[in-house]
Amino acid sequence: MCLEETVMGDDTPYPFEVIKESADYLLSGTQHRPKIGVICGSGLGGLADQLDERDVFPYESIPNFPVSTVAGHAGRMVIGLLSGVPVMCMQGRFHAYEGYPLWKCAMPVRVMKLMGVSHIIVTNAAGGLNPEYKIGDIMIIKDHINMQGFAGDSPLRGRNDERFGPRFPAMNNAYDKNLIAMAKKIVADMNLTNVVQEGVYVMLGGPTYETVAELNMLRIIGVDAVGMSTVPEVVVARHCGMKVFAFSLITNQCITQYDTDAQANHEEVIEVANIRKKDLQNLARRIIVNMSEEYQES
Ligand SMILES: O=P(O)(O)O[C@@H]1C[C@H](O)[C@@H](CO)O1
Ligand SMILES: Nc1nc2[nH]cnc2c(=O)[nH]1
Repeated sequence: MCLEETVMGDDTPYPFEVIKESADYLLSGTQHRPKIGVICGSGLGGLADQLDERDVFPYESIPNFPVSTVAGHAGRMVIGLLSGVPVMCMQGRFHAYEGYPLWKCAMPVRVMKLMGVSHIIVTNAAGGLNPEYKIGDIMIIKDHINMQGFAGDSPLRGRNDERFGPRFPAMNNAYDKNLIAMAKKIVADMNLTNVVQEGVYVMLGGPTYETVAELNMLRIIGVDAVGMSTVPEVVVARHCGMKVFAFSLITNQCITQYDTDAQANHEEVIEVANIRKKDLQNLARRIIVNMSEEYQES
């Protein structure tokens, strides 16, 4: 399928059988049977390179898969072991601003589900809107505001297939409280408490960064960090019953004043992600090990 055909996807989410074809392809190419999936945000894909005994699938090679078009998103599914725990890692995700409908941005989550994934970690790079946040902070996401949902769009728009989940899924407690509590203990143990926050994420469509007026409005409605992803993936993961843990790396401070020439830019986003990547990888590794203990118990 050529890039243009893939990017200009239609309005109908892929049916179960199409998702299953992608899942079966990946399962036939690896011995691993991960129950944990990770979606790596901008510049945060290094975790996938840490996997042992890894099988690597460029997105172009996976039937029905979209392709990544953004710097800092390698565009590969990597399946392997992290500290002995089977994991599948998306090294690069899909964004609405690339031309993908929301359902296609989140389609890999359904592929993970059909492969047996029950727990998902979703990460992103985001602008810090809470004035107490510093560049390089890690924000555990406790909730989101689904702006696209307000406007009538959703990755679940269209006919519902009960094999994935119910027509009307609840979204309170989307971010698993036990996983958040577990992560906070790990953060304390790693002496990272002073750089870890807990807050509310909003996804805007991008690719523009925000105006001052937009940011001031978002702050009033309770937003702590602003990004261009994550929400569709979380909605689809919760729809199909996965447990979700998510965090943002604060790569820039949102500009909420008119008297500055500073501007948000993607180079800074990638640079900050690079500086913080070791801490983030260690944190993710420890969360994954603890998660695996949880699903073994449940
Ligand atoms: O994929 P994520 O959400 O981490 O990437 C963020 C949002 C845009 O894609 C990009 C803007 O710099 O970073
Ligand atoms: N929308 C948005 N996305 C980001 N990703 C990284 N930083 C930002 C930001 O300031 N705004």
